[in-house]
Amino acid sequence: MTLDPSANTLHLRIKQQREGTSSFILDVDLQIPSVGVTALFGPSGSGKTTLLRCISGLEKSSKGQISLNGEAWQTSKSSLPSHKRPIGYVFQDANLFPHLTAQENLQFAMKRADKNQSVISYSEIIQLMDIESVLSQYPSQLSGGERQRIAIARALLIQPKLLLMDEPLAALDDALKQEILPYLEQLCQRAKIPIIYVSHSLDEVIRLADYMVVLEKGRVIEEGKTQTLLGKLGTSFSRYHDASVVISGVVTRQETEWGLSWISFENHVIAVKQGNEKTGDTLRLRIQSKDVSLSLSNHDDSSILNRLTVTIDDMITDSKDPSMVIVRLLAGSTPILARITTLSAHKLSIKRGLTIIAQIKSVAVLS
Ligand SMILES: Nc1ncnc2c1ncn2[C@@H]1O[C@H](COP(=O)(O)OP(=O)(O)OP(=O)(O)O)[C@@H](O)[C@H]1O
Repeated sequence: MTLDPSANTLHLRIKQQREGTSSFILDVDLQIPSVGVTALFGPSGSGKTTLLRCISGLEKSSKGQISLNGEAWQTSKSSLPSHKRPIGYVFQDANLFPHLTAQENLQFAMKRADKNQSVISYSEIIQLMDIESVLSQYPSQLSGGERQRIAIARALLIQPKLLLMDEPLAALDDALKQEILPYLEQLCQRAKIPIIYVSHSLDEVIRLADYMVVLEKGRVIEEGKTQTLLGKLGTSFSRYHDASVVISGVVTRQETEWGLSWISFENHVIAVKQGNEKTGDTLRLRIQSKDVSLSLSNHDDSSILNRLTVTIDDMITDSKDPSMVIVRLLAGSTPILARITTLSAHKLSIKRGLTIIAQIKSVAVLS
Protein backbone atom coordinates (compact mmCIF):
# COMPACT_ATOMS: atom_id res chain seq x y z
CA MET A 1 0.00 0.00 0.00
CA THR A 2 1.37 3.41 -0.87
CA LEU A 3 1.28 5.99 1.85
CA ASP A 4 -0.31 9.22 0.68
CA PRO A 5 0.21 11.68 3.53
CA SER A 6 -1.92 14.34 1.85
CA ALA A 7 -5.08 12.23 1.77
CA ASN A 8 -7.88 12.67 4.28
CA THR A 9 -7.17 9.52 6.23
CA LEU A 10 -5.38 8.24 9.25
CA HIS A 11 -2.35 6.43 7.81
CA LEU A 12 -0.84 3.72 9.94
CA ARG A 13 2.15 1.77 8.76
CA ILE A 14 3.41 0.21 11.94
CA LYS A 15 5.78 -2.56 12.88
CA GLN A 16 6.27 -3.27 16.53
CA GLN A 17 7.94 -6.14 18.26
CA ARG A 18 7.51 -6.49 21.99
CA GLU A 19 10.72 -6.46 23.91
CA GLY A 20 11.38 -9.30 26.33
CA THR A 21 9.99 -12.79 26.08
CA SER A 22 6.89 -12.16 23.97
CA SER A 23 7.20 -13.22 20.33
CA PHE A 24 4.28 -11.01 19.34
CA ILE A 25 4.79 -8.78 16.29
CA LEU A 26 2.30 -6.14 15.20
CA ASP A 27 2.57 -5.49 11.47
CA VAL A 28 -0.15 -3.32 9.92
CA ASP A 29 -0.53 -1.05 6.93
CA LEU A 30 -3.84 0.78 7.14
CA GLN A 31 -5.63 3.81 5.79
CA ILE A 32 -8.49 4.51 8.14
CA PRO A 33 -11.23 7.01 7.16
CA SER A 34 -10.77 10.39 8.85
CA VAL A 35 -14.46 10.65 9.65
CA GLY A 36 -16.71 8.25 11.51
CA VAL A 37 -16.05 5.30 13.75
CA THR A 38 -13.61 2.51 12.94
CA ALA A 39 -13.97 -0.64 15.02
CA LEU A 40 -10.89 -2.68 15.86
CA PHE A 41 -12.09 -6.21 16.28
CA GLY A 42 -10.27 -9.48 16.87
CA PRO A 43 -9.58 -12.23 19.40
CA SER A 44 -7.79 -11.66 22.67
CA GLY A 45 -4.07 -11.09 22.12
CA SER A 46 -4.51 -10.09 18.45
CA GLY A 47 -2.87 -6.72 19.07
CA LYS A 48 -5.73 -4.25 19.35
CA THR A 49 -4.44 -2.47 22.47
CA THR A 50 -0.89 -2.59 21.15
CA LEU A 51 -2.04 -0.80 17.99
CA LEU A 52 -3.78 1.92 20.02
CA ARG A 53 -0.66 2.32 22.15
CA CYS A 54 1.48 2.70 19.02
CA ILE A 55 -0.89 5.35 17.63
CA SER A 56 -0.77 7.28 20.88
CA GLY A 57 3.02 7.06 21.09
CA LEU A 58 3.08 4.94 24.25
CA GLU A 59 4.96 2.06 22.57
CA LYS A 60 8.44 3.50 22.31
CA SER A 61 9.83 0.66 20.18
CA SER A 62 7.23 1.00 17.42
CA LYS A 63 8.62 1.70 13.95
CA GLY A 64 6.85 3.11 10.93
CA GLN A 65 4.76 6.03 9.85
CA ILE A 66 1.68 7.59 11.39
CA SER A 67 -0.11 10.62 10.00
CA LEU A 68 -3.55 12.14 10.25
CA ASN A 69 -4.79 14.23 7.33
CA GLY A 70 -1.23 14.78 6.18
CA GLU A 71 0.08 15.78 9.64
CA ALA A 72 2.92 13.38 10.50
CA TRP A 73 3.10 12.12 14.09
CA GLN A 74 5.73 9.53 13.35
CA THR A 75 8.11 9.03 10.44
CA SER A 76 11.17 6.84 9.97
CA LYS A 77 13.25 9.75 11.32
CA SER A 78 11.19 11.32 14.08
CA SER A 79 8.38 10.61 16.49
CA LEU A 80 6.14 13.11 18.28
CA PRO A 81 6.14 12.30 22.01
CA SER A 82 2.93 10.87 23.35
CA HIS A 83 1.85 14.05 25.24
CA LYS A 84 2.15 16.12 22.05
CA ARG A 85 -0.13 13.89 19.97
CA PRO A 86 -3.66 15.38 19.81
CA ILE A 87 -5.40 12.26 21.01
CA GLY A 88 -8.21 11.59 23.48
CA TYR A 89 -8.03 8.13 25.07
CA VAL A 90 -10.86 6.30 26.85
CA PHE A 91 -9.91 3.10 28.64
CA GLN A 92 -11.89 0.19 30.03
CA ASP A 93 -11.69 1.80 33.47
CA ALA A 94 -12.53 5.46 33.75
CA ASN A 95 -9.24 6.35 35.53
CA LEU A 96 -10.59 9.59 36.98
CA PHE A 97 -8.61 11.46 39.63
CA PRO A 98 -10.26 10.22 42.85
CA HIS A 99 -9.54 13.41 44.85
CA LEU A 100 -11.23 15.67 42.28
CA THR A 101 -14.96 16.03 41.62
CA ALA A 102 -16.32 15.07 38.21
CA GLN A 103 -16.32 18.75 37.25
CA GLU A 104 -12.72 19.26 38.43
CA ASN A 105 -11.68 16.20 36.42
CA LEU A 106 -13.21 17.85 33.35
CA GLN A 107 -11.60 21.21 34.13
CA PHE A 108 -8.23 19.51 34.39
CA ALA A 109 -8.69 18.17 30.84
CA MET A 110 -9.77 21.58 29.57
CA LYS A 111 -6.46 23.08 30.72
CA ARG A 112 -4.75 20.65 28.31
CA ALA A 113 -7.12 21.54 25.46
CA ASP A 114 -5.77 22.50 22.07
CA LYS A 115 -6.96 26.11 21.71
CA ASN A 116 -6.83 25.90 17.90
CA GLN A 117 -9.10 22.89 17.70
CA SER A 118 -12.82 22.90 18.49
CA VAL A 119 -14.34 19.43 18.60
CA ILE A 120 -17.02 20.03 21.17
CA SER A 121 -17.93 22.71 23.72
CA TYR A 122 -18.21 22.13 27.47
CA SER A 123 -21.99 22.68 27.46
CA GLU A 124 -22.47 20.43 24.44
CA ILE A 125 -20.63 17.47 25.95
CA ILE A 126 -22.35 17.90 29.35
CA GLN A 127 -25.68 17.72 27.55
CA LEU A 128 -24.64 14.88 25.21
CA MET A 129 -23.39 12.68 28.08
CA ASP A 130 -26.20 13.84 30.41
CA ILE A 131 -23.84 14.48 33.34
CA GLU A 132 -24.98 17.88 34.63
CA SER A 133 -26.51 16.38 37.79
CA VAL A 134 -23.37 14.48 38.84
CA LEU A 135 -20.72 17.16 38.30
CA SER A 136 -20.26 17.90 42.00
CA GLN A 137 -19.76 14.22 42.93
CA TYR A 138 -16.44 12.49 43.50
CA PRO A 139 -15.67 9.42 41.35
CA SER A 140 -16.33 7.07 44.29
CA GLN A 141 -19.88 8.48 44.50
CA LEU A 142 -20.65 7.75 40.83
CA SER A 143 -22.00 4.60 39.18
CA GLY A 144 -19.76 2.75 36.71
CA GLY A 145 -21.78 4.12 33.79
CA GLU A 146 -21.60 7.71 35.10
CA ARG A 147 -17.85 7.43 35.65
CA GLN A 148 -17.40 6.22 32.08
CA ARG A 149 -19.53 9.07 30.70
CA ILE A 150 -17.32 11.55 32.59
CA ALA A 151 -14.23 9.79 31.19
CA ILE A 152 -15.59 10.14 27.63
CA ALA A 153 -16.39 13.83 28.23
CA ARG A 154 -12.88 14.36 29.63
CA ALA A 155 -11.26 12.73 26.59
CA LEU A 156 -13.20 15.03 24.26
CA LEU A 157 -12.58 18.21 26.24
CA ILE A 158 -8.90 18.14 25.41
CA GLN A 159 -10.24 18.90 21.88
CA PRO A 160 -8.39 15.99 20.27
CA LYS A 161 -8.02 15.31 16.56
CA LEU A 162 -8.50 11.58 17.15
CA LEU A 163 -10.40 9.67 19.83
CA LEU A 164 -9.23 6.19 20.86
CA MET A 165 -11.65 4.04 22.86
CA ASP A 166 -10.29 0.78 24.25
CA GLU A 167 -13.26 -1.42 25.22
CA PRO A 168 -15.01 1.46 27.01
CA LEU A 169 -17.96 -0.75 28.02
CA ALA A 170 -16.09 -3.92 28.95
CA ALA A 171 -16.05 -3.22 32.69
CA LEU A 172 -19.81 -2.56 32.82
CA ASP A 173 -22.53 -5.14 33.31
CA ASP A 174 -25.09 -5.74 30.55
CA ALA A 175 -27.70 -3.38 31.99
CA LEU A 176 -25.16 -0.52 32.25
CA LYS A 177 -23.89 -1.27 28.73
CA GLN A 178 -27.41 -0.88 27.36
CA GLU A 179 -27.74 2.35 29.36
CA ILE A 180 -24.55 3.91 28.00
CA LEU A 181 -24.76 2.68 24.37
CA PRO A 182 -27.28 5.35 23.27
CA TYR A 183 -24.89 8.07 24.58
CA LEU A 184 -22.08 6.52 22.56
CA GLU A 185 -24.29 6.30 19.47
CA GLN A 186 -25.11 10.00 19.77
CA LEU A 187 -21.46 10.85 20.28
CA CYS A 188 -20.33 8.75 17.32
CA GLN A 189 -22.91 10.37 15.07
CA ARG A 190 -22.00 13.92 16.15
CA ALA A 191 -18.24 13.74 16.56
CA LYS A 192 -16.35 15.60 13.88
CA ILE A 193 -13.18 13.60 14.48
CA PRO A 194 -12.25 9.99 13.70
CA ILE A 195 -12.88 7.50 16.49
CA ILE A 196 -11.13 4.15 16.81
CA TYR A 197 -13.20 1.83 18.94
CA VAL A 198 -11.85 -1.47 20.26
CA SER A 199 -14.45 -4.06 21.14
CA HIS A 200 -15.04 -7.79 21.48
CA SER A 201 -18.75 -7.27 20.96
CA LEU A 202 -20.16 -7.62 17.45
CA ASP A 203 -23.31 -5.98 18.76
CA GLU A 204 -21.41 -2.79 19.74
CA VAL A 205 -19.48 -2.79 16.47
CA ILE A 206 -22.68 -3.09 14.42
CA ARG A 207 -24.35 -0.28 16.35
CA LEU A 208 -21.44 2.12 16.33
CA ALA A 209 -18.92 1.51 13.56
CA ASP A 210 -18.92 2.63 9.93
CA TYR A 211 -15.64 0.88 9.18
CA MET A 212 -14.08 -2.29 10.58
CA VAL A 213 -10.56 -3.61 10.91
CA VAL A 214 -10.18 -7.21 12.08
CA LEU A 215 -6.83 -8.21 13.57
CA GLU A 216 -5.44 -11.68 14.10
CA LYS A 217 -1.96 -12.38 15.48
CA GLY A 218 -0.88 -8.79 14.89
CA ARG A 219 -2.01 -8.64 11.26
CA VAL A 220 -5.06 -7.25 9.49
CA ILE A 221 -7.18 -10.14 8.17
CA GLU A 222 -10.29 -8.17 7.19
CA GLU A 223 -10.94 -4.51 6.58
CA GLY A 224 -13.76 -2.51 5.02
CA LYS A 225 -17.08 -0.76 5.50
CA THR A 226 -19.06 -2.48 8.26
CA GLN A 227 -22.12 -2.95 6.08
CA THR A 228 -20.06 -4.57 3.30
CA LEU A 229 -18.00 -6.83 5.56
CA LEU A 230 -21.05 -8.08 7.46
CA GLY A 231 -22.68 -9.22 4.23
CA LYS A 232 -19.70 -11.38 3.21
CA LEU A 233 -19.33 -15.10 3.69
CA GLY A 234 -16.16 -16.57 5.12
CA THR A 235 -15.26 -13.66 7.38
CA SER A 236 -14.23 -14.48 10.93
CA PHE A 237 -17.58 -13.26 12.27
CA SER A 238 -19.99 -14.62 9.58
CA ARG A 239 -20.10 -17.93 11.45
CA TYR A 240 -21.00 -16.24 14.76
CA HIS A 241 -24.39 -17.19 16.12
CA ASP A 242 -25.32 -13.49 16.02
CA ALA A 243 -23.87 -12.90 12.52
CA SER A 244 -25.98 -10.16 11.00
CA VAL A 245 -26.34 -7.79 8.10
CA VAL A 246 -27.19 -4.11 8.28
CA ILE A 247 -29.58 -2.69 5.70
CA SER A 248 -30.28 1.01 5.14
CA GLY A 249 -33.77 1.91 3.97
CA VAL A 250 -36.27 4.75 3.86
CA VAL A 251 -39.57 4.87 5.76
CA THR A 252 -42.15 4.92 2.98
CA ARG A 253 -45.35 4.05 4.81
CA GLN A 254 -46.65 3.98 8.37
CA GLU A 255 -49.64 2.03 9.63
CA THR A 256 -50.28 3.46 13.05
CA GLU A 257 -53.34 1.27 13.58
CA TRP A 258 -51.03 -1.79 13.39
CA GLY A 259 -48.02 -0.06 14.97
CA LEU A 260 -45.82 -0.68 11.93
CA SER A 261 -43.47 1.31 9.70
CA TRP A 262 -42.57 0.02 6.24
CA ILE A 263 -38.96 0.49 5.21
CA SER A 264 -38.03 0.40 1.52
CA PHE A 265 -34.68 -0.53 0.00
CA GLU A 266 -34.14 -1.27 -3.68
CA ASN A 267 -37.45 -2.95 -4.72
CA HIS A 268 -38.15 -4.47 -1.31
CA VAL A 269 -40.04 -3.44 1.81
CA ILE A 270 -39.59 -4.59 5.38
CA ALA A 271 -42.04 -3.96 8.22
CA VAL A 272 -40.67 -2.88 11.60
CA LYS A 273 -42.29 -1.97 14.89
CA GLN A 274 -43.20 1.71 14.72
CA GLY A 275 -40.98 4.03 16.75
CA ASN A 276 -40.34 7.78 16.56
CA GLU A 277 -39.38 7.68 12.88
CA LYS A 278 -41.31 9.65 10.25
CA THR A 279 -42.03 8.98 6.57
CA GLY A 280 -38.91 9.89 4.57
CA ASP A 281 -36.45 9.10 7.39
CA THR A 282 -33.55 6.75 6.67
CA LEU A 283 -33.22 3.84 9.11
CA ARG A 284 -30.55 1.19 9.61
CA LEU A 285 -31.94 -2.27 10.21
CA ARG A 286 -30.13 -5.27 11.62
CA ILE A 287 -31.16 -8.74 10.52
CA GLN A 288 -29.53 -11.68 12.30
CA SER A 289 -28.76 -14.74 10.19
CA LYS A 290 -30.46 -17.02 12.73
CA ASP A 291 -33.73 -15.11 12.22
CA VAL A 292 -33.88 -15.82 8.49
CA SER A 293 -35.46 -19.03 7.21
CA LEU A 294 -35.89 -20.09 3.59
CA SER A 295 -38.89 -21.41 1.73
CA LEU A 296 -39.43 -22.42 -1.91
CA SER A 297 -42.91 -20.87 -1.97
CA ASN A 298 -44.37 -17.67 -0.59
CA HIS A 299 -46.75 -18.59 2.22
CA ASP A 300 -49.10 -15.67 2.69
CA ASP A 301 -50.91 -17.76 5.31
CA SER A 302 -47.82 -17.39 7.53
CA SER A 303 -47.56 -15.09 10.56
CA ILE A 304 -44.21 -13.88 9.27
CA LEU A 305 -44.77 -10.46 7.69
CA ASN A 306 -41.38 -10.02 6.11
CA ARG A 307 -41.03 -12.40 3.18
CA LEU A 308 -38.62 -11.24 0.49
CA THR A 309 -38.01 -12.81 -2.90
CA VAL A 310 -34.24 -13.21 -3.07
CA THR A 311 -31.59 -15.04 -5.06
CA ILE A 312 -29.08 -17.47 -3.59
CA ASP A 313 -25.62 -16.01 -4.08
CA ASP A 314 -23.39 -18.42 -2.17
CA MET A 315 -23.27 -20.83 0.74
CA ILE A 316 -20.65 -22.17 3.16
CA THR A 317 -20.67 -24.78 5.87
CA ASP A 318 -20.00 -23.47 9.35
CA SER A 319 -16.46 -24.73 9.97
CA LYS A 320 -17.16 -24.95 13.72
CA ASP A 321 -20.55 -26.70 13.31
CA PRO A 322 -20.92 -28.79 10.12
CA SER A 323 -24.63 -29.32 10.82
CA MET A 324 -25.21 -25.66 9.90
CA VAL A 325 -24.67 -23.67 6.71
CA ILE A 326 -24.64 -19.94 6.15
CA VAL A 327 -26.37 -18.89 2.95
CA ARG A 328 -25.72 -15.52 1.32
CA LEU A 329 -28.86 -14.15 -0.32
CA LEU A 330 -29.26 -11.11 -2.52
CA ALA A 331 -32.33 -8.90 -2.29
CA GLY A 332 -31.51 -6.88 -5.41
CA SER A 333 -27.87 -6.14 -4.65
CA THR A 334 -28.38 -6.08 -0.87
CA PRO A 335 -26.90 -9.12 0.93
CA ILE A 336 -28.78 -10.99 3.66
CA LEU A 337 -27.36 -14.00 5.51
CA ALA A 338 -29.41 -17.01 6.57
CA ARG A 339 -28.14 -19.62 9.02
CA ILE A 340 -29.99 -22.88 8.38
CA THR A 341 -29.32 -26.56 8.94
CA THR A 342 -27.29 -28.45 6.36
CA LEU A 343 -30.21 -30.89 6.09
CA SER A 344 -32.63 -28.06 5.16
CA ALA A 345 -30.18 -26.77 2.55
CA HIS A 346 -30.03 -30.29 1.12
CA LYS A 347 -33.83 -30.74 1.13
CA LEU A 348 -34.40 -27.36 -0.57
CA SER A 349 -31.61 -28.12 -3.12
CA ILE A 350 -30.03 -24.78 -2.34
CA LYS A 351 -27.74 -23.70 -5.13
CA ARG A 352 -26.37 -20.50 -6.55
CA GLY A 353 -28.87 -18.58 -8.71
CA LEU A 354 -31.99 -20.17 -7.20
CA THR A 355 -34.84 -17.74 -6.49
CA ILE A 356 -36.25 -18.35 -3.04
CA ILE A 357 -38.31 -16.71 -0.30
CA ALA A 358 -36.43 -15.36 2.73
CA GLN A 359 -38.72 -15.27 5.77
CA ILE A 360 -37.41 -12.79 8.32
CA LYS A 361 -38.67 -13.44 11.83
CA SER A 362 -37.20 -10.41 13.54
CA VAL A 363 -35.72 -7.06 12.52
CA ALA A 364 -34.00 -4.64 14.88
CA VAL A 365 -33.96 -0.91 14.17
CA LEU A 366 -30.49 0.47 14.89
CA SER A 367 -30.97 4.21 14.26
N1 LIG B 1 3.55 -5.56 28.48
C1 LIG B 1 3.68 -6.58 27.63
N2 LIG B 1 4.87 -7.21 27.49
C2 LIG B 1 5.03 -8.23 26.63
N3 LIG B 1 4.03 -8.69 25.85
C3 LIG B 1 2.82 -8.12 25.95
C4 LIG B 1 2.57 -7.04 26.85
N4 LIG B 1 1.29 -6.65 26.71
C5 LIG B 1 0.73 -7.46 25.78
N5 LIG B 1 1.67 -8.34 25.32
C6 LIG B 1 1.46 -9.34 24.27
O1 LIG B 1 1.18 -8.66 23.05
C7 LIG B 1 0.20 -9.36 22.32
C8 LIG B 1 -0.94 -8.41 21.94
O2 LIG B 1 -1.58 -7.96 23.12
P1 LIG B 1 -2.73 -6.87 23.09
O3 LIG B 1 -3.00 -6.49 24.50
O4 LIG B 1 -2.36 -5.81 22.14
O5 LIG B 1 -3.95 -7.73 22.47
P2 LIG B 1 -5.49 -7.36 22.44
O6 LIG B 1 -5.99 -7.74 21.07
O7 LIG B 1 -5.72 -5.95 22.85
O8 LIG B 1 -6.07 -8.37 23.51
P3 LIG B 1 -7.37 -8.23 24.48
O9 LIG B 1 -8.56 -8.30 23.56
O10 LIG B 1 -7.27 -9.43 25.36
O11 LIG B 1 -7.26 -6.94 25.22
C9 LIG B 1 -0.22 -10.53 23.15
O12 LIG B 1 0.47 -11.66 22.68
C10 LIG B 1 0.22 -10.19 24.55
O13 LIG B 1 0.55 -11.35 25.28
